[in-house]
Amino acid sequence: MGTKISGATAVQLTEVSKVYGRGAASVTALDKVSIALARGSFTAVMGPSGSGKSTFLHCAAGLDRPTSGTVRLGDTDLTRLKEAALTELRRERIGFVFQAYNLLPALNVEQNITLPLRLAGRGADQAWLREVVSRVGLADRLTHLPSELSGGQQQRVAIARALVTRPEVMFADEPTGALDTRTGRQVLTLLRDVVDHFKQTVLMVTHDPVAASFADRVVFLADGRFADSLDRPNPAAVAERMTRLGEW
Ligand SMILES: Nc1ncnc2c1ncn2[C@@H]1O[C@H](COP(=O)(O)OP(=O)(O)OP(=O)(O)O)[C@@H](O)[C@H]1O
Repeated sequence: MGTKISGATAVQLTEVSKVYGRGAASVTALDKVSIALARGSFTAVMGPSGSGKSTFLHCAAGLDRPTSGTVRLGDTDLTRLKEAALTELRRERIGFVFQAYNLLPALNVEQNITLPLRLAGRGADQAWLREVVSRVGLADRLTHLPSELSGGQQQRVAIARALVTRPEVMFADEPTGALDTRTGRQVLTLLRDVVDHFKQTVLMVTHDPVAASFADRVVFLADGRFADSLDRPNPAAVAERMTRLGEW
């Protein structure tokens, strides 16, 4: 397997497997998955329930360790890092957006957005902060608390918080799962905009063919394996591939 990574690749997984448990009760959640995420690309991961999407995202983002295989972020092999270095890498080089926003309720919008910088002991680059805040459409909400915002606005705060450190890759786990259709589309339009405008690399796990159609490429997992991929997806083509993969 070629393990050389070019400067055009943000993240490279090589033969990544994850086995939970031991012996007869063991579950192979990922089975030798290899994939490269090009810098500035937007990739969606789909697959039937239990196909390994969450496990894939957790291994790719350094939240979980593969049983075998390697995960590279730029030139760094995550699987060789000790826990403290991995924690620092996640904080400084990766952005996360979850279904449940995960904002701190006692902090206002600006404080939530700049939290990763404070945790890293870094000051805010004011020009970048202003650009991020204006791109996500929150310039007039900076002093509000999360409880004073709609779900869509809270997810915009989470996206701004993920962008503020200028991460090499942003991982989004069902980012529209808690939103109504219209608000969900606005959040997806924002993610697309972040890729196009900032050249941000994004990987998103989703169950929704319409959400996946905002990506440049959809990769399909089935039984922990890379089953298929689709470039320049549209919702109908994504739904058709999912139906071919079985129940979803
Ligand atoms: N901590 C764990 N211990 C044991 N088995 C696990 C664990 N986490 C996941 N699994 C198993 O690994 C397989 C893949 O799970 P995973 O959550 O990655 O799938 P998924 O595609 O994200 O599913 P869903 O769409 O339902 O969220 C499943 O069979 C699941 O039961």
